[in-house]
Amino acid sequence: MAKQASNGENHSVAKPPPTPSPLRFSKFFQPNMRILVTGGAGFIGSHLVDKLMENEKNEVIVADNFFTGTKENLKKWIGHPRFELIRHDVTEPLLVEVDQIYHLACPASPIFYKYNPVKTIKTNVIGTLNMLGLAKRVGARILLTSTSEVYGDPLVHPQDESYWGNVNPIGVRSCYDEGKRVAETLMFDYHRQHGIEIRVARIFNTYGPRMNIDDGRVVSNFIAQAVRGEPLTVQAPGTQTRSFCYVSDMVDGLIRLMEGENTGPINIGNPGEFTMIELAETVKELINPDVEITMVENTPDDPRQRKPDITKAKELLGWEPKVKLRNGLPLMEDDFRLRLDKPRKN
Ligand SMILES: NC(=O)c1ccc[n+]([C@@H]2O[C@H](COP(=O)([O-])OP(=O)(O)OC[C@H]3O[C@@H](n4cnc5c(N)ncnc54)[C@H](O)[C@@H]3O)[C@@H](O)[C@H]2O)c1
Ligand SMILES: O=c1ccn([C@@H]2O[C@H](COP(=O)(O)OP(=O)(O)O[C@H]3OC[C@@H](O)[C@H](O)[C@H]3O)[C@@H](O)[C@H]2O)c(=O)[nH]1
Repeated sequence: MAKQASNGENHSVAKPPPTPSPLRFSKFFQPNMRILVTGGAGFIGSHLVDKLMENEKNEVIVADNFFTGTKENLKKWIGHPRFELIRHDVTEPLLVEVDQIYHLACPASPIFYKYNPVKTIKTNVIGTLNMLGLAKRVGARILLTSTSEVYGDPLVHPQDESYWGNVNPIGVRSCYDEGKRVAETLMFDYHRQHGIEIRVARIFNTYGPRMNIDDGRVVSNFIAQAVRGEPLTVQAPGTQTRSFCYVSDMVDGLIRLMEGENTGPINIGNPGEFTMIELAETVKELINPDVEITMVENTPDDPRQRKPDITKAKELLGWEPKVKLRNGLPLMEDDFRLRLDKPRKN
């Protein structure tokens, strides 16, 4: 039976964790770790799959509805004997025998999560309920990729995990940020009521190769614009800040959280903080000094500042990011140039 995890606070657990499915002890049992990654065809998910597949003891199952993810992101694993890809929407129940669940399925870019807000909230609430139900049935440990957006437009800076946030419950971003807040609540209720082994990561802005080129998020927008020679669109006022984490650091943090003994919530992000004007100037300097920077209208409820306090991740997971923004941006540029068929001019 798995050890009980803690989040450093005093949460009493009513029941011990459920025992794994009897199938785990059947004559067909293989000593491998079977891992489900929901949203595994997306940006972070596909990098996580790459890392998990490096371990020959892991079998990986991806469940994805391909709303924002693609098979292309997983093409090197399709047909591999330790890998399976299922077209599945997490708002429907899923019956598979697994030991761990990384639950990432959810559109992450504001333009995609606002496109069909009712579907976004269903994905967060019903999707997380379904995955918790699966975890309960098979006794799997489950990790939720929550978000810095649970802090809303934060009144505390930098944000640590004890901050409860400043979220507009009826705004255009609420389908996502309130959806993730409910998903976190469900995780802790299943933990307290049913003894499910949970892990909750609060991810801050993450960037890297394989982001959708027209994803709408700021780093992918600026890099695509710089590579195409188009103006970099800073949304007003441009003094709003974000902290950008390179995807390999993020994957390392998620795996440490899953393998460790702490439930979270734990912030995983890079504390380097930049205004959007500073980010545009850095992209211009590194990628295309000829492009202009223009100011465009912003969208409602855009958080004014965001920077993770990662003390907990350092102390409890021994994790901190390694890749600085100036080193990560060129790696992403290489990938975008390849996909946009715009090689570097020498
Ligand atoms: N990238 C970030 O900066 C960031 C920050 C905070 C939190 N997160 C969280 O990390 C996770 C992954 O984000 P990402 O940046 O890789 O986004 P992404 O959009 O690239 O990946 C999300 C994946 O989930 C799939 N998906 C969406 N709805 C689904 C559904 N109903 N059923 C099955 N699959 C579904 C998509 O097709 C896609 O493959 C998300 O949960 C997101 O909320 C990301
Ligand atoms: O072209 C652009 C796009 C965006 N921006 C600005 O850049 C900042 C960051 O915007 P993004 O769309 O990249 O991302 P956000 O920080 O708003 O949300 C992000 O962080 C938390 C995650 O959970 C979300 O999944 C992720 O999208 C915002 O202030 C936005 O106004 C620009 O200045 N120009």
